[in-house]
Amino acid sequence: MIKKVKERKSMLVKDISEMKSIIRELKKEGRSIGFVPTMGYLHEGHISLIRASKKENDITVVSIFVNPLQFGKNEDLDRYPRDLERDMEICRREGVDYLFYPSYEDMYPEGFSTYVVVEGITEKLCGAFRPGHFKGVTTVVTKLFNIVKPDRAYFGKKDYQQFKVIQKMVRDLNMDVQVIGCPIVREKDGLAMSSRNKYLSENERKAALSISRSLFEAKRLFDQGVDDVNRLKEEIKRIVLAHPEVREIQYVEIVDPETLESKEKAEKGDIIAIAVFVGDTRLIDNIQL
Ligand SMILES: Nc1ncnc2c1ncn2[C@@H]1O[C@H](COP(=O)(O)OP(=O)(O)OP(=O)(O)O)[C@@H](O)[C@H]1O
Ligand SMILES: CC(C)(CO)[C@@H](O)C(=O)[O-]
Ligand code: BAL
Repeated sequence: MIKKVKERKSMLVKDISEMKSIIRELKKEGRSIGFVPTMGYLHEGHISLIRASKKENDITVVSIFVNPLQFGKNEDLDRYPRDLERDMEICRREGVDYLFYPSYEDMYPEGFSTYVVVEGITEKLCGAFRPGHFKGVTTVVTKLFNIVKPDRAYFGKKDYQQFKVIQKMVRDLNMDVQVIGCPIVREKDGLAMSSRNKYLSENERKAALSISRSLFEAKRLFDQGVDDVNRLKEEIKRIVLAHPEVREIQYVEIVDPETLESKEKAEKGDIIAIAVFVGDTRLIDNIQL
């Protein structure tokens, strides 16, 4: 019979050493640990990861940490949406066992100077436009894995490149965790859920819808036999750029699902990945052919 972990007043754990000692106790009791790393401001996308973890593990740990290391100088670190009370309520409702909420000072104490870098697949797509971004992601995820020691970790395929980068890091460094990719959760009208959707004005929200619409249309064309990458990309650009609120398509690429190398002829299983500035808000989305 598995013993219960000591009753705690709250599921919120701020201290790294406390989180580690809880994990040590859980491991001693033989419990499996599912982990959902996030930057908070939780939505249905995050909730789908939590539910997947709850199904497959004895204990589910969610982390909320807006990681400065993965934001560029001119990016939205300061205005990134935060609401711990609301996030705690969602975690409580979803039956999350521990919400790990470390401080910046604890994660990056003075003198911190060790980084984890995955080469190659981090240099394409988002990596080409957000220098240092994936170094920040892989470094913080390694730290979080070392603290939480999960059996399984859940990532959304909305951030498809991030999911593949983490998978590669875990494989390359023999980390003892299974990385699980979960499907993209969309609003009823098709917009991929993202904490950054909060930034959008009403008109920008309408314009943002063209991103998923363009991907669905490209998939429809592909299913009808169009495999010319330029033709598919042109169609996507036409649909998205029809909206004056769209400032820029940063990239649209059709890539191999494993290597993320760009393709000339689209094939079943390839990923169409896109990053778009709607006003000042950078949104990403993708679809698998
Ligand atoms: N719509 C979604 N469907 C499935 N997973 C998602 C979705 N949105 C985010 N996730 C996943 O949730 C995890 C935490 O992501 P994060 O907290 O950055 O949320 P986000 O909504 O992607 O925020 P951002 O606006 O920064 O892109 C990541 O693994 C991410 O892929
Ligand atoms: C994985 C992650 C929590 C690392 O900061 C972040 O990149 C995110 O929320 O996708
Ligand atoms: N979900 C990806 C985190 C980021 O944009 O920094």
